[in-house]
Amino acid sequence: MKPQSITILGATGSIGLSTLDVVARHPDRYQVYAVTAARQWQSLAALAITHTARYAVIADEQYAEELRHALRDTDTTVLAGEAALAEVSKAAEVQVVMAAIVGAAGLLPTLAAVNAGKKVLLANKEALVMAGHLFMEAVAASGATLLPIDSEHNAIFQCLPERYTSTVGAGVSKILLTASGGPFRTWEFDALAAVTPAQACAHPNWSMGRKISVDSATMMNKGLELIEACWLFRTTAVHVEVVIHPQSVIHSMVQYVDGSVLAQMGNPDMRTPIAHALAWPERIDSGVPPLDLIATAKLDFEAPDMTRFPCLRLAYEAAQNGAAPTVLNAANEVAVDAFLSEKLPFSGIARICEQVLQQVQHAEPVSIDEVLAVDAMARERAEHLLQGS
Ligand SMILES: NC(=O)C1=CN([C@@H]2O[C@H](COP(=O)(O)OP(=O)(O)OC[C@H]3O[C@@H](n4cnc5c(N)ncnc54)[C@H](OP(=O)(O)O)[C@@H]3O)[C@@H](O)[C@H]2O)C=CC1
Ligand SMILES: CC(=O)[C@@H](O)[C@H](O)COP(=O)(O)O
Ligand SMILES: [Mn+2]
Repeated sequence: MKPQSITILGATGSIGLSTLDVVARHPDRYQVYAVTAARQWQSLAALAITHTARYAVIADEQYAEELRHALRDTDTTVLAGEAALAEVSKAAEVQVVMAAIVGAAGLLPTLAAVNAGKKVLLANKEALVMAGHLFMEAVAASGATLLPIDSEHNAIFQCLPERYTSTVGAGVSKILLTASGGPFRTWEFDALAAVTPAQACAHPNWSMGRKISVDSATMMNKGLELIEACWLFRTTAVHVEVVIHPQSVIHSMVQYVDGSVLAQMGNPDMRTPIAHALAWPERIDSGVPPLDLIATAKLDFEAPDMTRFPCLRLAYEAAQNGAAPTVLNAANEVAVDAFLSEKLPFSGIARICEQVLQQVQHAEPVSIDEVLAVDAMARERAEHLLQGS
């Protein structure tokens, strides 16, 4: 069989690199069509050479010349700018697109892949959170195959019944979305005010990009994942229960009406969900060592504390509530950026999100242009509040 061609959006990031690791283990199955990045042109050039990519796309056009120079003696064609991200996502030669750009910047290139009916491996949860309804409508209209990469959603996908359509009538009573609790799980609320970006980015179990690491620390990640689960699995927030599980060995569970609970387990390494989605419905080696249950020894569970972690409460309130998910996502991106550049204390992230949600209220967007307009409005509000804080 001819290898499938894959475009990796966000190739220089944590998910991008894990994807390339799995892909390189199976040259008979996959070949790299395009790799993309925002600014890291040197890493992108190295990846394009190692994986003999046909295209290397740099979103920020100011680095295009350096990238072209670095790849001048290769067969890789360099493209630049946001529109080029969509071009390599929808190209006729491409069968699979890994959507691993961080944040709202991933929405349009991911939608380009969806609209072209590709097999889309979705890591970029923010795209689904900000435009859930329209995104899922586009999947249905184009016949794209959407497979979850987020470890929890990939686990839930693996635990759902084969003929699942929605939580209503499928024998499923609840989705149990596990959360590690992040680096500050046991910290007192008052101590959270002074935490540094380095402390927030030191996730106890996963090695990830900085934005998602901060989201895990505030538990906004779990909030975004709650909204992501509602769209992916056609359910509502009341059917999704967040369970703190500090070891991150169970990646999530599905509870059935007969009392059964199915769990997907494994070492905390994103190459497992990536390999699962790449090969689905088959299975391939991911390079992840087998789980050693004796060494793991303990699996603990506890309830989330929404007083110490108000971002989770905000997401429960925003889920499927008009434009609130779009507003929440945008405000969070601005606030996390400000925290990472030491312009906002850690506890300010939840405060900014809550204030923006109160100040920007809007009906659910009916077009992607409207999503982008609401996103821009929320960002402007968040920036304004930051200046006054
Ligand atoms: N890391 C993980 O384990 C998990 C991640 N996810 C999700 O996957 C996505 C990626 O996360 P992660 O890999 O950790 O993030 P990283 O920060 O490690 O990587 C982000 C990637 O996106 C690129 N990028 C950033 N901004 C833009 C932009 N404006 N336009 C185009 N490309 C851009 C970066 O390029 P450059 O290098 O040039 O900046 C980089 O390639 C996120 O949505 C995250 O929530 C979900 C589950 C687990
Ligand atoms: C690997 C992955 O999917 C992350 O979203 C991870 O789950 C973050 O962990 P917590 O948000 O549970 O701390
Ligand atoms: Mn996750």
